Amino acid sequence: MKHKKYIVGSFILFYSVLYFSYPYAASSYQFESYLAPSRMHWLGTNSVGQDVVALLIEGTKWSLIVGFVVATASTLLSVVLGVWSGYFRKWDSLWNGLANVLLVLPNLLIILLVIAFTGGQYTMLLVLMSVLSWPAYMRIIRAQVMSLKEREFIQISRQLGNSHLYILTRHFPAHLKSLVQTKWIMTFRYAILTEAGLAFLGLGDPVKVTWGKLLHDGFSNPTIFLNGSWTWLVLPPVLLLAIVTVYISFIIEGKNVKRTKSSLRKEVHCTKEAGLRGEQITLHYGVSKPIFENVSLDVQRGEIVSITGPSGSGKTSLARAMYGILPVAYYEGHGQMDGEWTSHPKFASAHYFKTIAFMYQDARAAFNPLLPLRQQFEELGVTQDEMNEALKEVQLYETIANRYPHECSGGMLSRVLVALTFVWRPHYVICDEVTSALDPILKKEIIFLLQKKAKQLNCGVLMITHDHDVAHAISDRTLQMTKENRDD
Ligand SMILES: Nc1ncnc2c1ncn2[C@@H]1O[C@H](COP(=O)(O)OP(=O)(O)OP(=O)(O)O)[C@@H](O)[C@H]1O
Repeated sequence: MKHKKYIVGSFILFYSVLYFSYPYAASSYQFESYLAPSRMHWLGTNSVGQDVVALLIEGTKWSLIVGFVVATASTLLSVVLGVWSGYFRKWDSLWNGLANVLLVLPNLLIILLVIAFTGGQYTMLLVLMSVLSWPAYMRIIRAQVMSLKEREFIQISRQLGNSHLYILTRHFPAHLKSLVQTKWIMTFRYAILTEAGLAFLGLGDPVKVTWGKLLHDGFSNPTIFLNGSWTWLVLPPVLLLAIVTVYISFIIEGKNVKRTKSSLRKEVHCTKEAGLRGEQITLHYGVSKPIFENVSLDVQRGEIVSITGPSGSGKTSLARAMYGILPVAYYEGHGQMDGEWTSHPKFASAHYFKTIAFMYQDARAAFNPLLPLRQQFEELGVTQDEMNEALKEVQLYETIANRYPHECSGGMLSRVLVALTFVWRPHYVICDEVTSALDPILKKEIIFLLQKKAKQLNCGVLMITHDHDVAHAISDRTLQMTKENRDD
């Protein structure tokens, strides 16, 4: 991210120096036509004797203003209307309906129609593009706000008597930030390219110099290809357009590229040892003082290993690192399963649920509340017979699969989660405090089920638990984590 700031900063600095110190103005026609690049005119002159660098300076200004103004206005409209519709639900059908209408209307046709009547004025174009480009992201933001509004932390904030303004400014921005950033960047690119396209076709504002207008002027005289002046009249605006729009694409893709690179870091040293292993794991979460250092452990098939320890000692993080779902930037060392690095990008699709599974603490949160349980099995590719068999093994009737999660008790859901976790007969299972929210009878039942399953399938189980009794009762080995490195 830092180098992106340097590139943008250097561009702004270079542009500002040129803007304020370049000796010629774009409006001056005092030179000879088609002068070749020289020390006096770095990129020569055009057909009417204007300095090309001066034109590019002016063109860059107006082209970037198009991008900046349209992106900002359109993003503001998307956010304000999206939040208004999604949070307050006031005039929702009006804004939503308007968005739907604008989404189906062909934007370019409307712009062309308006230009035909108004003559392609620069400000008119800014308004038009802003007004036509908000609907898609407004609907995405609206959906995100509607879902956030139902989350527990928002409900609690409301119950505490906080005002809507407080909730909207305190709780929502962090959740909407990446959407808003992407919307701004995408619209910036759309606006610059649309304006350039229109100006290139001669439909832009005739008195505003933009990159598109420079291209239009350059191409309007075919002799530029005979006298070679296309190299300084056409190439520079094309390059500027290409650099800015391609660079913006890199900004959008940047995060993914970074994640892939850091994931691949773990592929290099493979020891090919059997078992589910954590090797020399140091957890630091990007801060200098590690939460724990150089922890190694292994779980072999058929054994149950428990990790106990005080809250905050890093049990869950260790388990997540071993499973390969903790970002590798947060720890040193490796998670490994039968010789394969669990943090490798292809590990998840090859092994999750099939060879190794992770059972989460809260069964209710592990299921999608809007899908019946049957569909959540089907998502894994489980057949009807396999699902029925798995449910039978945890003493549940097949018909429970037709229910939604909210139609089941906590105990039922915990059993369904056991059924789902073991449905593909994995070789290893990591259970993260799976009994902590259960009453003693249910706890015993689930522990018994896990033990039975592990034995039946010769499965290695790594059990994270606060409960020493449970750990000692079912485990072949118990590891105790301490909290000596923590301040809290
Ligand atoms: N995403 C994160 N960024 C920074 N620090 C984190 C993050 N997640 C956890 N931590 C810190 O790492 C430490 C270990 O957390 P972890 O959840 O692994 O502990 P735990 O032993 O499983 O705790 P508990 O038993 O309460 O679930 C905690 O001090 C926590 O503050």
